[in-house]
Amino acid sequence: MSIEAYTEKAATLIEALPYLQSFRGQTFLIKMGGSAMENPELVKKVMRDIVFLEVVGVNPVVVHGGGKAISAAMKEAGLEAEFIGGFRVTTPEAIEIVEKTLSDTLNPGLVEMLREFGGKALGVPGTDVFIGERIKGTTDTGERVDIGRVGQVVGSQQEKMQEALNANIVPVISPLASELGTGKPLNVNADLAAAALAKDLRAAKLIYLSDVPGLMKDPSDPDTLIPSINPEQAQQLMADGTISGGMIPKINSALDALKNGVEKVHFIDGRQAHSLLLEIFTKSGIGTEITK
Ligand SMILES: Nc1ncnc2c1ncn2[C@@H]1O[C@H](COP(=O)(O)OP(=O)(O)O)[C@@H](O)[C@H]1O
Ligand SMILES: CC(=O)N[C@@H](CCC(=O)OP(=O)(O)O)C(=O)O
Repeated sequence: MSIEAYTEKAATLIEALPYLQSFRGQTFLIKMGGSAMENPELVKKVMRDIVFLEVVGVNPVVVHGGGKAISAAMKEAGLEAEFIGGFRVTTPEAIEIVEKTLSDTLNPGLVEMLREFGGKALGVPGTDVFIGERIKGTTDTGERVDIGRVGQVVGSQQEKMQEALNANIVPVISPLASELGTGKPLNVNADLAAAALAKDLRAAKLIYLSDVPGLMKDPSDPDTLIPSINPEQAQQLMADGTISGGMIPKINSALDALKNGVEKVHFIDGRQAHSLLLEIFTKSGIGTEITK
């Protein structure tokens, strides 16, 4: 390798230095979307980046989704996936499949990958962390309807997580909650669960990893990526329909998190190798950031 190439490598590390210094000891809440969990080889790369974060002194906390895998498991069981207002209609049969897919497959898969790269990780069922209350769904016509065992987070129990964080162990949490009063499991949208925990932990960053480069003016055109916006601009993009579908709960929860102690929210492509490190440790970043 030429001396120029070596110098370039050193420059990359030096560019990261101020970030490494300022992020040491901070909590980053990383939401790993089900859309970015389809290809295990790509997921492994994200998990390696998370191990890197942990090694340089950041406290990463992972909340994962799994919408696509849950829908596939439901289909296999002969059930059709139905969503109302972005929430899965979760019948008694469906909650069993949701729990099984999250707890038996997706959560242990991520934990294993983190361990494979030398990271210390602990799988934590969301029911051990989140306290939830049942919510209704809102149809396109504005009608409020029963959507089964779906909840919103109303509180969190942090002992298990704090214990893990104190021991430099990365908690990997599934999007389930224990119903207040009954203790029964509730299905929670993972974007909302991640934001609720980011607020409770006063995380410095909330990072959404999904299957798009970031927030875009035209979701079908990566060249229209928006590198940075403020909450007012994000509201405007929701009002004019630029932001739709699965991006709506992310933006709403991002804005709520920013109002409640989280310093920055990032939207990045979980399928792009090292997008996490590039977003965090470079000046320009690679996805979209929302700052107050
Ligand atoms: N303005 C936008 N910019 C980027 N993505 C958008 C936008 N509006 C809607 N989306 C959609 O949001 C999706 C991500 O949400 P979702 O499918 O729920 O992912 P995840 O499983 O990661 O939570 C993208 O695949 C994209 O189709
Ligand atoms: C109530 C509700 O809709 N829960 C979600 C939980 C998983 C999730 O949110 O996964 P993604 O992040 O991959 O979308 C679901 O059942 O699909």
